[in-house]
Amino acid sequence: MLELKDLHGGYGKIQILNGTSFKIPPASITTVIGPNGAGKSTVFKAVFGLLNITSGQILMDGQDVTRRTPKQMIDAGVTYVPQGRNVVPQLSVYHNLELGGITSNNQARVRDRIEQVMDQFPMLRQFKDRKAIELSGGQQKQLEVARTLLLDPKLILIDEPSIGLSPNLVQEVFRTLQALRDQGVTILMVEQNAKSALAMSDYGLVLELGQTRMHDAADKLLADPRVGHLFLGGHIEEEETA
Ligand SMILES: Nc1ncnc2c1ncn2[C@@H]1O[C@H](COP(=O)(O)OP(=O)(O)OP(=O)(O)O)[C@@H](O)[C@H]1O
Repeated sequence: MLELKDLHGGYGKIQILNGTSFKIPPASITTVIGPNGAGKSTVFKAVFGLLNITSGQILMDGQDVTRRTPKQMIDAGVTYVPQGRNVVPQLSVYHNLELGGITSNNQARVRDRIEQVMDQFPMLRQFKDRKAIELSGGQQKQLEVARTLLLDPKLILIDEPSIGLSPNLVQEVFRTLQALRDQGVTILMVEQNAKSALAMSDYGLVLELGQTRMHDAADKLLADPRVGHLFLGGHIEEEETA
């Protein structure tokens, strides 16, 4: 569904991606893990048209989408949920949902989708007139995910959804993502919370120094001692050369 082929790119002259390659199938959840600064968030920016790509290719369903703009990527069915809180705190839940569809040319469709999304997330309907800031952290993350659904994404890029959430709320957000996967949406996620993220994912991908070091079924990665080493702050390369 999404393929990166030997992607190089970075910020200005600083090269961060040094030949990132991977392929993810449709209707799956893939978690990207790796040390701080490995380039995980940068991969998302590259896919979403926010990075200076110097060489390599990004393919979606076999079509070349390298160097498209964010608007073009949204039109191609990609949405991006960045790290941190991205709701407008003083606006109501409903108004925050409306913002999700602001770029759409079909506002009637957006209004229908808001209703459908509120059916899917009854909590949002229950609290639709509350200010977003009055929701819990996990509920705000669900609002962000729900908001991206207004654009009917085929692929959701979600960066560290568990940050700042209690373990229960993390599980709630993960269940939401799994339900979307079951409906056919493809999810690529970056997570610091690697163990619990891999446990709910189909595939895992280890990124180091802007390159894919490992890519396998999530349960296989979880059981791999090299990944255990990574969880403790080590590097895959050290282990390989040790
Ligand atoms: N806007 C930017 N301008 C310049 N350099 C940047 C920018 N954003 C990130 N970087 C650099 O790119 C490198 C990779 O950053 P990135 O955020 O992709 O890492 P990451 O693997 O997601 O790390 P973390 O786990 O710490 O979030 C880092 O060295 C970082 O300093």
